[in-house]
Amino acid sequence: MSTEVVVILDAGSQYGKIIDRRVRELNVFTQILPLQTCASVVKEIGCHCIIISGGPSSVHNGEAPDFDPEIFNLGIPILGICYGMQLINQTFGGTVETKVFREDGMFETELDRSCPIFKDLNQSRQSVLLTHGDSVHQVAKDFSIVGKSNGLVTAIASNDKKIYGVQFHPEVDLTINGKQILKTFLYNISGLKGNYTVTNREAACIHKIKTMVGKSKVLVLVSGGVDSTVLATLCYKALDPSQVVAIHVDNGFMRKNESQEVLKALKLVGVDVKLVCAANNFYNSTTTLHVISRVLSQTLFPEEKRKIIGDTFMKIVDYEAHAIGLTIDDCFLAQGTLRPDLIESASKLVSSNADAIKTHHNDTELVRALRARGRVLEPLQDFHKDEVRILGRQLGLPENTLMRHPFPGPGLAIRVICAEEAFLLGYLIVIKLKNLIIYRYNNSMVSKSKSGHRFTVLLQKIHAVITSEEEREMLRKYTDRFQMKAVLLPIKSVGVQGDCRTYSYVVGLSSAEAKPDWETLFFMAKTIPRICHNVNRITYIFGEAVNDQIQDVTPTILSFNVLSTLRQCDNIAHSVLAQHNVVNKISQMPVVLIPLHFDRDTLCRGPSCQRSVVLRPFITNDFMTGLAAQPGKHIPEEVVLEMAKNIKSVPGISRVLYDLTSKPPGTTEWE
Ligand SMILES: Nc1ncnc2c1ncn2[C@@H]1O[C@H](COP(=O)(O)OP(=O)(O)OP(=O)(O)O)[C@@H](O)[C@H]1O
Ligand SMILES: O=c1[nH]c(=O)c2[nH+]cn([C@@H]3O[C@H](COP(=O)(O)O)[C@@H](O)[C@H]3O)c2[nH]1
Ligand SMILES: NC(=O)CC[C@H](N)C(=O)O
Ligand SMILES: [Mg+2]
Repeated sequence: MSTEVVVILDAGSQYGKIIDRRVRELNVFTQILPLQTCASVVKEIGCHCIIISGGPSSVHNGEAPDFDPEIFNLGIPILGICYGMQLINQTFGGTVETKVFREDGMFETELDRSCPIFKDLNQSRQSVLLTHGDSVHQVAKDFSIVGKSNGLVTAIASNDKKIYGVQFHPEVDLTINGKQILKTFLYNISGLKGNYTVTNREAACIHKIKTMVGKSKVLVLVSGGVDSTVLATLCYKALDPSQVVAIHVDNGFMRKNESQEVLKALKLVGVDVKLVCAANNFYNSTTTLHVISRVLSQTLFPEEKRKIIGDTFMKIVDYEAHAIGLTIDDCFLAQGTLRPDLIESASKLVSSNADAIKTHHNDTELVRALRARGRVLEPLQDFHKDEVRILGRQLGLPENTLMRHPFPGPGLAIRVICAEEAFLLGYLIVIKLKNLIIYRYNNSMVSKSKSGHRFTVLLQKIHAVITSEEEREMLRKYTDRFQMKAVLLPIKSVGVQGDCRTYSYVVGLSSAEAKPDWETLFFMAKTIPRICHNVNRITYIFGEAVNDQIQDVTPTILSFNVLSTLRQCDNIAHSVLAQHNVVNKISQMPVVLIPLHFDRDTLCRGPSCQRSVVLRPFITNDFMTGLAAQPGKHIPEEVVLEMAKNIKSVPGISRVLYDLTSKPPGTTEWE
């Protein structure tokens, strides 16, 4: 029987590889091709159906990637996801518009189960991941609406043409029954049988290492995390041990006692590592962006930090190669690079249309140049984190290594929000927030409102977003039951919305009430970014209500005292997790230092000299999407309160905050 093939046309989605994974897990072979691929090429492959991915572009403006409309005349079933659905609707004569609000996160939608693609679902109401700013406005002729949420079209279908579109992302974990929808599309609609088995990925990795390295030496960069530990173990398995030179770099941004613990753990799994102490190299390093950058320890911006760190790793490797009498051209560099590292860096290795969300240190221009010269070995580049753990288990690595929380290569350097001045351009957002929260959103307020026209206009803006009576009732209920204040924090964070990078506003919610109402806070964390588009992060500020808008920041760079303060807070937080044995209940917990000094007397205008700490416990499988851990649901509330209390006692810490943001619209890290 010939291998069945699904072609995935990649419009630059963050989740293109996840579509690939889901289809292969459903025993169907895949080929990911650029959206621009000609229909004749697709036809030549003999594919049985097509999936068009999401993407960062807008179908209705000039920068959208080209595509060949002939793909719609191949007579094979097609499923369009998000951008893919918008493209289908527009191609068949419908319209797509950028709406007044965004949806980024998990939402409920009603799906028509009489439609063949939804017929295997257990119920019509489904929790799905939506992340878009454009929506179907006029549905194309010959298509029917088969899904709706908040007044928006979430699915369209032409049963005759066997062409379907979904605004949500069935490929990701945050769409609860997404895999069922894909299975129905593959088996029932496209008539596939599922004759593909996922090849033995360990054997494929071993083969790749042997073929590339031959008898040369390979410098394996090991961080102590699961990816590079699995990589090192594979190298030892594939090669003669004398060929393998494992290097762990202490870049000066490690957690407390990190490098010592890493060397001990690696030795236990048979990886003999050379420790390179390179803190000063990193602190004083620069790189060439458009101009020579500042030295790293003075750098403010996330992308600059990342690029300097990535390039410095490469310079260290080059030095270490020379130290053993080699040049980078007669040995190989091995990294535990994963798919998320590459897609978020918009590497052309994995997508021709993706937006750069953040440059991962192991995929900078310098790394790409070495890769282009064939000097970089990355056998895990098609893996996601959970798949690496499965392979690591097969290799017999201990659970504590496999389940170790990821720690990013740039380390604490991307967990200090550096700043010299406040970022405060968003007064309109503040007004919307006040309208939404401080005036206790409530229709009855409109009739009694003393604010008159302005208040009514803003309330209309909210009603343009919160369209269903059910949702308005929920908003009334939540804003009535927990009195909140909202301030715009004068800093920015990196997020991902509609497959695009965002670097924008953070909101701080607080309350005079003694106990945080987490259900209300998490509801607001989902609602606020829908109304205030350029808010990509929502936090809760422990302690007294914060009534005053902070207008300044504590000047912050990657100085020794800043790093040691963060290192101490990070250690306190993770020690509490360990003491309560809840480390494995969450996937990762970035602890972030922000340059904000709360609780200063506005009259005497005391200088901003303290900083605050954000706790970001996160739940995910593949780190492409995920949820903030909810206290009392994913993590005991008393553990969170204990972390906040213990960190608050660290000298120089003004407040402790809790990150309530899912991915999207936020990302796991703040930078
Ligand atoms: N301190 C370090 N020393 C040597 N190599 C490193 C270091 N930090 C990162 N790397 C390299 O960069 C790659 C990506 O870094 P990353 O922080 O993701 O670590 P990891 O090994 O992938 O594990 P994890 O993601 O679970 O922390 C690693 O696989 C490793 O090859
Ligand atoms: O090796 C790395 N180099 C990097 O530059 C980097 N940036 C983020 N991360 C880790 O990647 C995962 C996803 O993080 P984000 O949701 O913030 O993109 C999370 O596990 C992050 O900790 C990095 N790992
Ligand atoms: N996730 C996506 O495919 C987003 C599609 C488009 N960029 C939008 O924002 O609507
Ligand atoms: Mg990694």
